[in-house]
Amino acid sequence: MATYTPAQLLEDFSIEMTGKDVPGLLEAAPLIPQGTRINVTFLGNEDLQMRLTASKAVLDGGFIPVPHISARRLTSQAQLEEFLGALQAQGTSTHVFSVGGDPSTPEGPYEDSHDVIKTGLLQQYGAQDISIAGYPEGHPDISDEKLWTAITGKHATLTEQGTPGTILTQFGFDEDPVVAWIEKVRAAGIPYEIRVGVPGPAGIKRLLSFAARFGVASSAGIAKKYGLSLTNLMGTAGPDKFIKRLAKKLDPAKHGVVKLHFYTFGGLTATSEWIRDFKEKL
Ligand SMILES: NC(=O)C1=CN([C@@H]2O[C@H](COP(=O)(O)OP(=O)(O)OC[C@H]3O[C@@H](n4cnc5c(N)ncnc54)[C@H](O)[C@@H]3O)[C@@H](O)[C@H]2O)C=CC1
Ligand SMILES: Nc1nc(=O)c2c([nH]1)NC[C@@H]1CN(c3ccc(C(=O)N[C@@H](CCC(=O)O)C(=O)O)cc3)CN21
Repeated sequence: MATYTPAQLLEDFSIEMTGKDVPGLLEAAPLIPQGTRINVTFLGNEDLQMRLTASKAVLDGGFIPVPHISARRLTSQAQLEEFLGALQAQGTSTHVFSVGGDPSTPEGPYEDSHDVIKTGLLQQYGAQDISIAGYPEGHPDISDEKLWTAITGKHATLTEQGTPGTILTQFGFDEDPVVAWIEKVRAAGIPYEIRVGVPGPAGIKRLLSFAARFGVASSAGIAKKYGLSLTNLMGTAGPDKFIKRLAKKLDPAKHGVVKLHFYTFGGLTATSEWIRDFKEKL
């Protein structure tokens, strides 16, 4: 089979920042190709203004902002419309990531991201491309069956609405479940661009702590495969091996359009420098 090259997988990557990291964005901007999608998180410790300011800074830097909208964190329809209206007013509502959100009980009327998509409000406020989440290794609090119903349901609704979708996957350390999951998504007739979640370079301790927080598998075997040393927690690790192995196991004809999405646990600049250096070495 003709597989992806690492360079092809890396083309048009996307990258993530938190609402409060505008200084990090300004520092990293010269390293990031113009037109790159930069996602802006919707974490519990951010407020609406921070998310708006960050999205605007992304746009002003010559990039495509992809603000996250966390269904379970929304307290009302009015709050959703306030956020979308403000995003649209500053020109940052064309791409959004509609995600469930970690609160164990919804804080308002939306139980999940499908509920938000069903309102049609995202498009009413200018969304032209809607990203949804994917979980190649499952989710600690949500059954595989529920996750599957959710992704196929969102695909059906977006198709009815005539809106293109993108899938953004949870980060992981093992490429095999990712490849198997992509095959399952394609078999279900979902043609969306899939952006495989990859952690940027970061301290091993930090990577493992985020993995534990989000229920991402990091057993000794997987950690070793990735290049994480459980005996030397002081080190840092990047996704070199993961990306190279993933590319070799993906065939554009079979797996469709696959790109990378970088979670910047170690900071935007460190990740952007890492991507630049990795590309140069290819
Ligand atoms: N980049 C990010 O910020 C990412 C966040 N996530 C998190 O993954 C989870 C699922 O997101 P989606 O795929 O958009 O799910 P979704 O909104 O499509 O929901 C799928 C199903 O899981 C249930 N559910 C959703 N969140 C839950 C939670 N926190 N606890 C218990 N049940 C829950 C829903 O009721 C629904 O039945 C969320 O907790 C989300 O915040 C996942 C990946 C990336
Ligand atoms: N289930 C789930 N929920 C999430 O919220 C989530 C995922 N999965 N997968 C990965 C992304 C990336 N996420 C995050 C979350 C926090 C920071 C972060 O930098 N947090 C602090 C730094 C301090 C720390 O907690 O170490 C910050 O500055 O906001 C970055 C990315 C959230 N995401």
